[in-house]
Amino acid sequence: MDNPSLLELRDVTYHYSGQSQGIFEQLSLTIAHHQRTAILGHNGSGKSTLFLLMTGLYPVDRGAIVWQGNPLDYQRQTLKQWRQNVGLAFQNPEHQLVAGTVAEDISYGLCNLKLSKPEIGYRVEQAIADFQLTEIAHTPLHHLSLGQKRRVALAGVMVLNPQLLLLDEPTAYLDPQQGQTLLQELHKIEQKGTTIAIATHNLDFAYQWADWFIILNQGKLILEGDAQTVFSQQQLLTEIGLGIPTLWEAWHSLPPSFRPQVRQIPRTLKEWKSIFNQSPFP
Ligand SMILES: Nc1ncnc2c1ncn2[C@@H]1O[C@H](COP(=O)(O)OP(=O)(O)OP(=O)(O)O)[C@@H](O)[C@H]1O
Repeated sequence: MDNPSLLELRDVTYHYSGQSQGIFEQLSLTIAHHQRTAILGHNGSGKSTLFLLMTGLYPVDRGAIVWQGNPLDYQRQTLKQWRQNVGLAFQNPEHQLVAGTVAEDISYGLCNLKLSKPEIGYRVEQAIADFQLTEIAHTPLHHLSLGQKRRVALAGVMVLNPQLLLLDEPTAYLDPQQGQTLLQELHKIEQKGTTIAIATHNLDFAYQWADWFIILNQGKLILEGDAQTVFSQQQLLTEIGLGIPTLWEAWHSLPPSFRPQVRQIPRTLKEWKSIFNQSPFP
C-alpha cells in the first residue's frame, strides 16, 4: 500500500450492548487515498459494523478512528463534517431511503445541510443525470425495483460529494447486467475524485474491481494485500470458508505451459479472452 492513509482504525475495540464478547478487539486497519479497497469476509465477520464505526454512526469503545492523520471525536461539529467526508450506502437500500419520490430523497441530505434552493436544485439534477434516474425522478420510491432503489440510495450519498464512499454489499439484489452497470458507476465516482471501499463476500466482484484486499474473520484482520499476496493464500481462505475468485482458480488450474507470460493475472472474462487471443494455446 503506497498511497497515504485516508481513514484509519487504530486499536479499535467495539461491542454491541448486552453482549459480553466484543466484535472487534484492538482492530487496526487503513483505507488508503485513491486505492480500491475490498473488505472481504463471510456473514457475521463484522463488515457492516466496521462501516458503521467508520462513519461515526457507532462510537468506538476504545481506540480511535483517524481521518487523514487526525483522530476524530464524537462532538456535534466533528460528526457533521465526518458524515460529509464519509458516505455510506447500506446493504439494503430500503434502510436508507426516507422521502416520497426519487428527487425528494436525493435532496434530503442537501436540505439538512441548509444549502440554498438553487444549489440544491442544481446538485439534485446533476445526480439524477449521473445515475440515469431522469425517467423515474418523480416516481414514488415504493414503485421502484430493489435495483432502482439501490441506484437512488447511491445517488443520495454521492450528491453530498463525500471524499470516501463505503459500499456495504453493493452487489446484493443485482443481476449480472446490473453488476456491470455498478462497475461503470464506480468508475465514474472514482473519476470525480472519491475513494471507494466495498465490504462484500462476493469474491468475483471484488477481484474484478479492487486493488487492495482486507480479509476479516470473526472480527479479526487475518490477511491483507494485493490480489497476488491475498489469493495465493488459498488454504487459509478455504479454511475460513471464503475461498478464492473463480478466474484466479481457473488460471491456476491451467497447466503452467498453457499460461502465457502476463503482467497481471486476468481480472475479467474480457481480459482472459484478450490474453488467449494474443497467445494461442501451444
Ligand atoms: N445490532 C446488533 N446487535 C447485536 N449484535 C449485532 C448487531 N448487529 C450485528 N451484530 C452481530 O455482530 C456480528 C457482526 O455482524 P455484521 O453485520 O457486522 O457482519 P457482516 O460481516 O456485515 O455480516 P453480513 O455479511 O451478514 O452482513 C455478528 O455476530 C452479528 O450477529
